[in-house]
Parts: sequence; C-alpha cells; structure tokens
Amino acid sequence: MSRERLYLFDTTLRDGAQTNGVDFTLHDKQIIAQMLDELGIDYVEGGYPGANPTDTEFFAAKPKFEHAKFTAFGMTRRPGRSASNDPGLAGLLEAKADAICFVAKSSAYQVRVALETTNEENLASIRDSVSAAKAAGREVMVDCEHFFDGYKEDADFALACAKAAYESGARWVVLCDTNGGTMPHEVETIVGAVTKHIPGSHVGIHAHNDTEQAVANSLAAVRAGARQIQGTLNGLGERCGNANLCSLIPTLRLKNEFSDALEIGVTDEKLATLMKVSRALDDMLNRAPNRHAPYVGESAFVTKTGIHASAVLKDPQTYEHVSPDSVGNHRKVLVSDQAGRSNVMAELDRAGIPYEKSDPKLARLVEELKEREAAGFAYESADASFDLLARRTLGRVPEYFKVEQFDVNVEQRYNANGQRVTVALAVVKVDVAGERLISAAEGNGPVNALDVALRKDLGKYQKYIEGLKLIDYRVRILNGGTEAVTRVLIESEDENGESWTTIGVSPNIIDASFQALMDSVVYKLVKSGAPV
Ligand SMILES: CC(=O)SCCNC(=O)CCNC(=O)[C@H](O)C(C)(C)COP(=O)(O)OP(=O)(O)OC[C@H]1O[C@@H](n2cnc3c(N)ncnc32)[C@H](O)[C@@H]1OP(=O)(O)O
Ligand SMILES: CC(=O)C(=O)O
Repeated sequence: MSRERLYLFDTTLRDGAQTNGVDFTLHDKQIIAQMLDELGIDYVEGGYPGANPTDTEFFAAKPKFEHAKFTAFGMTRRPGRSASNDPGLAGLLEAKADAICFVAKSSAYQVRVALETTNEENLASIRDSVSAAKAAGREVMVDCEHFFDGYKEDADFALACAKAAYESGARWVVLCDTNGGTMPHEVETIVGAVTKHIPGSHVGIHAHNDTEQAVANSLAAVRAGARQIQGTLNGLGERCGNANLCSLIPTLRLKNEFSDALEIGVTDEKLATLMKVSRALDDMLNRAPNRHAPYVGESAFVTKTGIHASAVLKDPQTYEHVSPDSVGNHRKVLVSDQAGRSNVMAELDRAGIPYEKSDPKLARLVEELKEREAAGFAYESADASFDLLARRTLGRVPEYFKVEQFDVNVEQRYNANGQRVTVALAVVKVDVAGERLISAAEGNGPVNALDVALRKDLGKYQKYIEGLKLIDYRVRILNGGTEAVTRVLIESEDENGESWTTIGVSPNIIDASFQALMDSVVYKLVKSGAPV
C-alpha cells in the first residue's frame, strides 16, 4: 500500500530562538541547520531576515542542503502599504531562501486589536504577500496565526484567511495554535472542518505547548488530514515551547497508526541518530538535557524497580514500548532501594564483575545496598561507588593503601596587600605497603585541599592516578535540622575522558567528601588493574 507523504518543518532556529534564554549565533544556526538537513527534515526555517543582523546574514547565502528547503519567515505586508512598498516584505523576498513562510493573522479579534485594521485589509495583505512571493519564484506557506482561537470566535473569517492564502498560491496553509490553549479534540474537529475546503495535503499544524499538548495536538491534526507538522528540536519555542520533533518523529515512524499510512523524510537509520541530535542542541545551548524526555532522555529506557528489572531481563518488551536502539538511546537497569537481585545482577553484568547466581553474597549485596540507601546513599547516581560496594561485598577489592589520618584547616586572614583571603590546608598520612607517606596541600576550599593532598603521593600507585581529575562536586543536605546528613557526589574523569561518579554520606561534609574522593581514587586503581 502506498503511503501518503507527511512533511516535517523545523522552526528551532526561529520559534526556538524565541525561547527565553536561547540565543543562537550565526555559527550555531549554520551547524543546527546542517544537522536538521542530515536528519531528514523537509523544511528548515532559518529565522526572520531583516529582523536582526544574524538572521539577515544567515540568509545572505543558501546553505548546502541535501534534502531540506531553506525557509525564511516574516510577516505579510503591513496594513495600508502596498506589497512593492513594504521594506519588511522586500527584505524577505531578497533572502536567499527556497521557501517563504508568512505569518498572517487569522483571528478577527487579533486583526482589530493587534493590527488595528479591517478584516478586508488583512485578507488583501495575505493575498498580496503570497502573490509577491510566488512571483519571486519562492515556494510559499502561510502560518495562520491564532487560527484555532480565531475559528472559535468567527469561523467564517478564520477560514477566509486560510482560503485567501491557498487561493493566492500558497503551497501550505499552516493552522497555528499560537497561544497553545487548544485541546486535541478541538484541533481534530477544526482541522477536519478546514480540510473540507483546503485539501489536507496543503494543510499544516503549528502547535504551542502551553497545556503540554503540542505533540498531541499535532498528531490530532494529522489524524484529521493535515500533512505538514511544524515543530522544534527538544520542544524549544516561545513560552512553554513548540511541538517537540524529538517526540513526534519517533512516534510517526514507530507507531503503526502513523507509520502504516504516512511516510516522513527521516529514515530508520537517521532515527537512530535522534538522541545524538537532541544532545548536540543542548550542548550548543549549554543546557542540561531533560533526563525524562520521551525517547531521547537518559531515563527514557531506565528500569529502577526489582519487579520491572526482573521482567526486562527476561524480555525488554515487558516494560518498553519501543526499542531504545531505534532512537539511539540505551536500556539501563538501576540499582537503588527499589532494586532486587535482578537489578544487581544486571549492573554486575554491565560493569563486568563476575559472580555466581547461587552465591549467598549476592543477597548480602542487595541487603547492604538497601541499608546504605536508607542511610542516605543514592547508588543509581554513583556507578563507581556501587562498583566498589559490589566488589567489596563479593570480596574482590584489595587494600591498595590505608589513610591513617587527615587534617583540614581553613583559615581567614589578611594577605600582604591587606586583602582578606580564605585559605584551606590539608595534610593526609597514608600507608602504602608499609611505607608511610605524608602530603600537604593548599586549596581554594577544604575539599579541594584534601583532594590535592590525597592524590599528591600514593607511592607506587601514583602513576595510575596521574590523569585523574575532579570535574563536578555536588552536595545535598538530607533530613534537615540537627539530624541532617550530607550527601556528596563527585564526578571524576581520567586521561582517556572516561568519567565516573562516587558518593559519600556522613553528618560531616568533609567526611562525606573524603569517602567520595577515596572511592574515586580506589575505583581508578581497580579500573587500571593496578597490582597489589
Ligand atoms: C506568533 C509568532 O511567533 S510571530 C513571530 C514573532 N517574532 C518576532 O517578532 C521576531 C522578529 N521581530 C522583530 O524583530 C520586529 O518585531 C520586526 C523587525 C519584525 C518589526 O519591528 P517593528 O517595526 O519595530 O514593529 P514591532 O515589533 O514594534 O511591532 C510589530 C508590528 O507588526 C505588525 N504586524 C504584526 N503581525 C503582522 C502581520 N502578520 N502582518 C502585518 N503586520 C503585522 C503589528 O501590528 C505591529 O505594527 P505597528 O508597529 O504598526 O503597531
Ligand atoms: C507562527 C507562530 O509562531 C505562531 O503562530 O505561534
């Protein structure tokens, strides 16, 4: 059976740039545009030429795309001006773009209040602008702003705006839920009504996420016949964002209701790069990825509880709606206070720690894990400390060295220039195979001083830890009040760029930090195969 084509339009570089806190450089835009083209997106909207120097420069030359149409965004001619005498429209027509996406009002209320003009003038502006862009040889589409709200208020006028665009030659008439308040059943009904006048193969949807339903609204529009979806990577966009393409693309490709009937430009091979694409955007924006994002989030295929882990290990489909590989993600079974033997065995397998299923020490390990979690440890976030706990319980971590004593002193004083400075000094005494080594170090804080002193001289083991560095340090106070305990998580990295996380828990922050530092050093020795 031949499938109908569904087109994907990405507006990360335009509506995504309207996100609070997001600011793309020209270079960012160039990289993201190429990434979107490689992914198989049909239309890449690059921004609003004429609105700012970055966007104008971005449209000075067309990117070399394999697949996508480079699309410029801008408003229809202003009320009271002719198309040939509107500098904004002239800037759009000059842009080196394959397609032009106009934004036009389609709500009588918006025309009256925001544009301060008449319905007739708005319709004329749509017709004139589309005709001018067509005459300039561009593929044209019109984002009918506030369409759904406008339709509920005055269906005839909203429809007249959409028809004016289509009848003047727009390839796409895109119905926008600009304020993001429309419900999926309303979208399905209204798009269904529009497709009685304009073929669905020319109708698109642009949904905002203000009720967390932008993806559902986009799918509702597709169910009603729309054949273009506008969205953004990771759901960026004004206010609460736009429809998230990183959720929509896998749904369209992997859910039979859509994949049996519709074809998109993203192949299975490209779908398997989706998690990488999502991360690349976050990295560029210096934003922490959303761990709980559907399909591409770090937790999307994580199993924490014992009952689930036991089943997933028998057959992953028991708790997975699609395979993580299909989107480039991974399955992970966590160890925590919700874990059972299955979680622990899965983690031992992942870490390459040998064990016998019948070994009673396995049950001891699960018990120990739960006791420690009750005391404040969180092993699901500290892979290396779990590794050491498991090896120790199974009796396989040598005592490479012993810390006999450490002292940390924090002092505030005036320096020679009369400035007040705080200095931390740590001294660590270790016994390495009978040899007593004493190291002292200054640091910008007590944990830093302790870290430097501990790693300064470990005798014969020093060469194994030379490349070790601390890259993140996080503290959380648990319970609060006088009963408070401190949980410290330390992320370390070695010379090969491999990173791991260790944990320490104690009523004393220095002690908790020291436990985490010790685990990090010992883990590195175990990982390096240092001889005893
Ligand atoms: C729903 C959306 O996301 S639409 C995209 C919104 N994105 C942006 O606005 C980002 C880029 N915008 C800009 O840089 C500026 O707004 C510019 C350069 C486009 C225009 O700047 P200015 O000329 O200073 O106008 P300003 O931004 O204050 O106001 C917008 C004007 O466009 C008019 N306008 C708004 N939409 C339309 C439209 N679809 N067609 C014609 N005119 C419109 C408004 O009525 C207003 O006119 P007024 O100045 O006579 O009141
Ligand atoms: C066009 C657009 O961004 C909107 O209506 O939301």
